[in-house]
Amino acid sequence: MAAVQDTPVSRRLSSIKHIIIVCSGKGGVGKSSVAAQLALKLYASTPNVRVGILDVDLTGPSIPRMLGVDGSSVHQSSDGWVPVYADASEARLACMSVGFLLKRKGDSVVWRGPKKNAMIRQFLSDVRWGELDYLVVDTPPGTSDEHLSLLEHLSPVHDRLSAIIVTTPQAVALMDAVKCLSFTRAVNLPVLGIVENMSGYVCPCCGEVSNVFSTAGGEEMARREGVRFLGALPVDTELVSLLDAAEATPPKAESGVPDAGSVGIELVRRYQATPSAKHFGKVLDTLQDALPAIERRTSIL
Ligand SMILES: Nc1ncnc2c1ncn2[C@@H]1O[C@H](COP(=O)(O)OP(=O)(O)OP(=O)(O)O)[C@@H](O)[C@H]1O
Repeated sequence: MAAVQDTPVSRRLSSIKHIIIVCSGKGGVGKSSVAAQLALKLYASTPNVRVGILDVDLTGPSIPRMLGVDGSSVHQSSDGWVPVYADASEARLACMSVGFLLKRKGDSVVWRGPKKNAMIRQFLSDVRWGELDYLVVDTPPGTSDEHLSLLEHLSPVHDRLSAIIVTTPQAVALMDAVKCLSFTRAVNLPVLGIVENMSGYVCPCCGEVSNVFSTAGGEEMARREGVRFLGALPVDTELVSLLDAAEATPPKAESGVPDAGSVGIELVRRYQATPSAKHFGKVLDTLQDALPAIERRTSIL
């Protein structure tokens, strides 16, 4: 195995056990919601686990909203940026996104490649992530400059990297998922597996799953391409109202003023009660089986 290079990123990430990059070939297939659910489910299912989520979807950051911490800001300490903790004082669910750095909500990020590259490097080298069992990274759709920057900066910690690919059952999404898989092969990034999102519909009345579009395309693609199928997640209206409106339903803290932490803990509790959480439980079990089994690369890129 190649020696680990000593860089600001490798030093900063030295206490992180697993870095899981969430990608998709196509936009809108639910990559951010899968990344958010992965963080929430990991957080909720293991006592004392420490989870981070890094949003490198610089032009469309949605993780702060999905985790109920939109409008929070990060501050500088003598040891770098302190991430936003969605669970406040417990400090086991750390979150970092360009969304926390924008002056006003709704401001757009109009940056060329070098500025995006510098931002991603800073997220990895300047944020005080501390000890984490998992760092989940949400990426933009496709295989863009952001992916290459991310992998370039993460190359010193290649032995802890893996990816999951999110697709929907439709043929166009599957086609793009195959391209995404081909990208991971080209850059030597090990893939834990494929998640098929919006696969069937959960009836809000009876909880039955019915198939609106074709299903099982993700599973078939996984088999054909020789990668693991992590599982299928149905269209779930409870999930949408929870993640899309996470900031709109803050419970009141004792002071009467909602704080990010109370929103986060309430969000985890409410997420666990959704049909999606049950389905994601199976995805997580398969993913956790896959983690020790994947072939770690001696280098990436
Ligand atoms: N399983 C699901 N059931 C219902 N709605 C879902 C599901 N997964 C995602 N959504 C909804 O679909 C929309 C798009 O999801 P999301 O933002 O996660 O996609 P994305 O692939 O990250 O998009 P982008 O390409 O913009 O990064 C969101 O409103 C989200 O709540």
